[in-house]
Amino acid sequence: HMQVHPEDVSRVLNCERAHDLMPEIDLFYFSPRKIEESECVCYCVEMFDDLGLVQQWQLKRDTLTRFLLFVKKGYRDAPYHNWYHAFSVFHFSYLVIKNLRLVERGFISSLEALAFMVSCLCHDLDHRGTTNSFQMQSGTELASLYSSEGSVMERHHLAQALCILNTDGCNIFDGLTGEQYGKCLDLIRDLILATDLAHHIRLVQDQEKMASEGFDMNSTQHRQLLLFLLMTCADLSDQTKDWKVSRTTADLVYQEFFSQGDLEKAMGNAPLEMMDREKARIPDLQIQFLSHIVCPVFKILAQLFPEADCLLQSTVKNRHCWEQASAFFARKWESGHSSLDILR
Ligand SMILES: COc1ccc(Cl)c(-c2nnc3c(C)nc4ccc(C(=O)NCC(C)C)cc4n23)c1
Ligand SMILES: [Mg+2]
Ligand SMILES: [Zn+2]
Repeated sequence: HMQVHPEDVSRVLNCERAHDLMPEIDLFYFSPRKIEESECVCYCVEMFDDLGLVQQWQLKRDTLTRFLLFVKKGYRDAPYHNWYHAFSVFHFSYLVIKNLRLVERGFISSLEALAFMVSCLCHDLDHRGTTNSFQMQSGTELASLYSSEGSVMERHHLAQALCILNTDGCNIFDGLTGEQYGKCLDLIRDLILATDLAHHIRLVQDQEKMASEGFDMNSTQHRQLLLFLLMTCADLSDQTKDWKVSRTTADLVYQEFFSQGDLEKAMGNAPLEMMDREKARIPDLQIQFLSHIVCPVFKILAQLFPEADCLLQSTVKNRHCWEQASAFFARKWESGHSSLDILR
């Protein structure tokens, strides 16, 4: 099983004493993919500390560091669904809590903020770069474990997170009361399961209704819908950065999709067009994904929090860039190039 050695923990503890957060790390346009991989864990500790959560929940730095190192090791080196994706989703949770002042304005509690950030870190643990439908169609062991409940991968990510929390010296919540601990794990369960896009698609109309009616601080349903919205926003946050980040992320996502498509063809199953490297038209697929999934989500966020309008604007700008690229690609396709090598 995964190993984290004592010298790994002490190296991070020492580096963090040298660290305070780098300038601009708390701005919406900052891309966490700029941070050195070896420094990510230090920055995670500093971000928890910067939001007052280390103090508030008596998080022990060595326990938090060991937990973070296990989480980092718990990700595989898939093109997209790797540690850097988890770290960037976590960084976005830090950005919204800090910039939208979610706790002090009463939109979420401090415990919900803690659970939100930990869920972001753990939400794709041990991802293999393949989708839920691939698990079911190819009858993987994860499908045999979880397919009756649905959200196969998300249930596995949750199981991996709980396994790390139960590893010696990794339970960051051992300063919480029994009741707080139970509430926190319930939140982490709901939040990780909410990252299944199919789950989001079922809820998005309720979230749009909540945004148009106006958020009701006393509505349990509104508070839960907001947390789920924030998870989806965090999972898609690369699309709120500049064009280079947005396009590079699309490239990585399609590397995973096309590898899955190759596997499906080898197994005699016809892949979805977006997974077939011979058929997929990436700009058109990205225009659809941004139009139907990404922009609507950040439109809801911007309706609830006008300070988040810049995030919506970035997703709209990135969609426009794909529209420009689409025209360019169309000319290239006539001359028979496949999608990816034009992206290079
Ligand atoms: C929020 O949860 C997830 C889960 C998995 C993934 Cl890969 C993503 C994700 N993150 N970045 C991207 C980009 C740049 N393009 C994507 C294009 C299509 C799809 C997709 O799943 N389409 C089918 C569905 C709409 C029925 C996901 C894409 N995606 C987000
Ligand atoms: Mg996921
Ligand atoms: Zn994810």
